[in-house]
Amino acid sequence: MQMDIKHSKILILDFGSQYTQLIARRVRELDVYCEIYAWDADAQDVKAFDPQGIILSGGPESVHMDNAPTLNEVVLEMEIPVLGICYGMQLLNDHFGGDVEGSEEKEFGYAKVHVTGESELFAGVSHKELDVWMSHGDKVKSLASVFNSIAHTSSTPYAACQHQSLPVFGVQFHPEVEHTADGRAILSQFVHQICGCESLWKTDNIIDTHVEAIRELVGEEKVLLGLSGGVDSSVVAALLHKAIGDQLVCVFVDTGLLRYQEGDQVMQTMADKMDINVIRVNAQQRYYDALQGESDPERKRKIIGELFIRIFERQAKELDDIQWLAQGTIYPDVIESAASKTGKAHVIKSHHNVGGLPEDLALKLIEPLKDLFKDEVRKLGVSLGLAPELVYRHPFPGPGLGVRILGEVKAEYAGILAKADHIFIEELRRHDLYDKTSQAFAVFLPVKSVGVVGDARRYEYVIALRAVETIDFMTARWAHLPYEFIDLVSRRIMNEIAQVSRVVYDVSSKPPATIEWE
Ligand SMILES: Nc1ncnc2c1ncn2[C@@H]1O[C@H](COP(=O)(O)OP(=O)(O)OP(=O)(O)O)[C@@H](O)[C@H]1O
Ligand SMILES: O=c1[nH]c(=O)c2[nH+]cn([C@@H]3O[C@H](COP(=O)(O)O)[C@@H](O)[C@H]3O)c2[nH]1
Ligand SMILES: NC(=O)CC[C@H](N)C(=O)O
Ligand SMILES: [Mg+2]
Repeated sequence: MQMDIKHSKILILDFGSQYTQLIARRVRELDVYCEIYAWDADAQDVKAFDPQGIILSGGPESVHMDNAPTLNEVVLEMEIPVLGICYGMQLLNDHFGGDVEGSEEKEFGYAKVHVTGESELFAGVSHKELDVWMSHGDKVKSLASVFNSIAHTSSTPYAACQHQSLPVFGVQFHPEVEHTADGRAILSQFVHQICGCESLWKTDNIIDTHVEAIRELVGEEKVLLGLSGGVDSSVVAALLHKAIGDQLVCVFVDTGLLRYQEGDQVMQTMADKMDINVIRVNAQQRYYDALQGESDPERKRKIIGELFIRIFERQAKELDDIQWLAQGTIYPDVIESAASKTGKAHVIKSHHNVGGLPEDLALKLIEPLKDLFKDEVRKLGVSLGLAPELVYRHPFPGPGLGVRILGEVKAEYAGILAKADHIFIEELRRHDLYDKTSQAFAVFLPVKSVGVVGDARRYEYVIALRAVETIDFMTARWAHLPYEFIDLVSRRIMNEIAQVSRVVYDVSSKPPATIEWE
């Protein structure tokens, strides 16, 4: 019988905290499956998810503000353990009749917490003084009478609380952030001991479960995988290959919007390193034609996404009438396209493989990585034996240079951009900086600026360099690359590409910017 590795699971209700994703990753790191839903998720959906415990995230609002997010009634109805973090704790107090007020003393950053008395929540931590990280302006002024305080700081008697008769807890600090030294132990105590979740969400279990599920789903039928040569679809390729061997057919589309010489490289790698047969479809001109005159980023994504699907559909028909389409969609693609019950997320970008899918899709989808974060996908890749260079490759969005050429896409621009990008990446590798950045690329700005070369005037385009550090791509810091390095790349680009008169470096983090420019 197949083990249900999602049998033990936690639900995170999102109140809009910057750290909601981080809570989810921490729980997953404890080998327990979890998902994020919006704070006002439908009670039926919450019950159907059937979690063993609920974590209420922090959030930017104050509980007394008009229209502030409230406690979803289903949370207490389910009679399972609840942990409120920051706003979550304030909300629980407000709900049970305590007092939460704005405070003069805002606490951002380090704080020392003293644990008092015996509490199940802190049972996994042996010392009584905790180094924690706070981020709040409001505080619990009087604790609801159903709660006992289980920790205090010099500025608040209520840094954590526990319900007198129910397994309901609150912490004012953030156990999910790296700076809270015992954060993992506290979350583990909640997830494993208090909620009783088993550690089933492990790489090997995930692989075995997917392999079995895929076999059961497709039987003897063939599956067409859109293979980009990127991390996600390569991991899906390995997984499908393990599950159904020769029933897998991979299709790689050369969109004309790929990195420098990428088409040839992908074909080579797949043949040499993975022993997987790949069909290459040269569709450069079709993409340029379809994108002609279009400058809106969302519409560009939809055009590219739709064209991918049309190509897959045609290939599927030509090859034995295949019914299944596999894709390397991962959890952040789904969250960011707000295509789930997840979060209060606004649609930031319709990732081409999620929000960009046409409504009349004729194929049935298989997306085995849909619940996984990027770092989990990489772990799976390593376990499946993929080469490290492939697994740790920077991600490259499916729409490729199509969203890195701002505005209208033209073949000419793609050529210039691919060259500039290649110089940047080549130098990053040469200077041992590639693995120190999570994603790096060049962006083409279709504005002209004046330069002087030799004694002549140059009136040409601008290239922006973008490099970020991030673990999950949900938030990111711009990479503080050495000035000398940026200088070198900038000079190479302007010297070697006559159509570029200026190079700029992007110093925006995410949020408020996004990683890609479109
Ligand atoms: N050129 C392509 N040919 C075929 N399929 C593609 C191509 N580009 C993207 N796809 C499909 O779209 C999915 C999503 O693209 P995305 O770039 O997010 O993932 P990836 O390329 O597999 O991995 P990475 O994020 O590391 O680049 C891919 O997993 C793949 O199924
Ligand atoms: O397959 C993809 N299709 C898309 O439409 C898309 N848009 C952004 N990205 C990638 O997602 C990560 C986060 O990017 P943003 O901060 O720009 O949203 C980064 O890694 C981006 O490269 C995409 N990937
Ligand atoms: N991080 C949080 O959850 C903050 C909660 C609330 N907005 C406050 O400022 O106190
Ligand atoms: Mg990609």
